[in-house]
Amino acid sequence: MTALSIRDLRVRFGAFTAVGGVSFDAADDEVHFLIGPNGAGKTTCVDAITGLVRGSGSVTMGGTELLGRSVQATARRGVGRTFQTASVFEQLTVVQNLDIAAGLHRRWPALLGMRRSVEPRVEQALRDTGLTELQDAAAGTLSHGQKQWLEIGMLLVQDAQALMLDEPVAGMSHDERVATGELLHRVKRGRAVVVVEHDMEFMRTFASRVTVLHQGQVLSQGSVTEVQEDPRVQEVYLGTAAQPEEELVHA
Ligand SMILES: Nc1ncnc2c1ncn2[C@@H]1O[C@H](COP(=O)(O)OP(=O)(O)OP(=O)(O)O)[C@@H](O)[C@H]1O
Repeated sequence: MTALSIRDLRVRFGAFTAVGGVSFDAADDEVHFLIGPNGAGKTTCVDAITGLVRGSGSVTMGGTELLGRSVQATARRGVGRTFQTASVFEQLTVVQNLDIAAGLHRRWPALLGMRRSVEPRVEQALRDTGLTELQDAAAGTLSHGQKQWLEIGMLLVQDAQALMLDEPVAGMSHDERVATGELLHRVKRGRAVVVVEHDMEFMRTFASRVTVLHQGQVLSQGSVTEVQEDPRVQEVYLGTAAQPEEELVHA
């Protein structure tokens, strides 16, 4: 089922068109990658979808128009977003971060002391993100990768139906990348997951579908194999269509 439908999305910064009519569908149960060279308009698309910048066109989820709403209103409609730098409360524990994201406004003495019980949705998010063992650790002591997973968990407890993740594996170790890919495939059940990413090996391993942007336009869309074999994609990444597809993986 199509969760998020983007049609003719356009974003201008003054006279400059950063996104010039982008359309794609992000379906439930899929990890949809948005790739493209620097400046292609990937982050601007996500910014427009999540209400951070003004765009024209249409972004619908479950038939409801999202474009024109504030960041908060878009989030309330179920579109969650992470940034490259995780924004967790470093002094609080993992479970306290999740409690706050879930809107479980515990009184501060309780929040600062030991928790009494864990809400089912918080427990589920701990399981999905693999952070159960670390639930009482201060978020500030987590690795870069674990902080990203906590941030994804914070979207899960908010019941986000579409997750927009901006370069989630940047700066991660190989093992953390693999764990993140597996995490995305766990959390995609019943949700659309959209990933902006430069890491081609990560994309190739974990993408259900791929949209390639170039200069604010959709250059190619399809499965990993389809976009890798598309000569226009090879041209943009390699400057020539004559290179073997395998090189795209290492671009
Ligand atoms: N606030 C802004 N004002 C003016 N131009 C902007 C603004 N934000 C982005 N741009 C420009 O819009 C274009 C698209 O930028 P965007 O960050 O969306 O690309 P991207 O594909 O995410 O690139 P990268 O992979 O390097 O992050 C770029 O040319 C960028 O310089």
